[in-house]
Amino acid sequence: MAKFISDKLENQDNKNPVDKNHAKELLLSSRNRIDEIDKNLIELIAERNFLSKNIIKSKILLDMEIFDENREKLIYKKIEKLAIENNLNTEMVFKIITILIDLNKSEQEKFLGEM
Ligand SMILES: O=C(O)C(=O)C[C@]1(C(=O)O)C=C[C@@H](O)C=C1
Repeated sequence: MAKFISDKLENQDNKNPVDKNHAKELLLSSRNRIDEIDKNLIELIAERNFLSKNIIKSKILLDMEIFDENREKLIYKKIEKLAIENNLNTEMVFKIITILIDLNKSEQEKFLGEM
């Protein structure tokens, strides 16, 4: 049993097209799968973002700042481990996570401004 998704994908999905027709089919099916993945990613980003409302409401009651250095350090540590396990470029993945965290923080700021 493959331990990581990257190992599993390497065994199952690494196809070598043998002729032009096969190459065209493979390009099309890969692009279709990318479209599905992008849709899933957007839905997950929206869900992550939506949680900012619960977080800011809790932080107001708990008298906490929007920026939480320790939590962010922990997130980057976990993400680094996951990136390495999945053979992903850690620096690139960090950039994505930074954008997601910035998005969440700006949503929290927006909510605070509307109160
Ligand atoms: O966990 C929190 O306290 C959040 O506000 C969420 C979040 C994040 O996007 O993951 C955003 C800002 C904080 O600095 C840390 C983490």
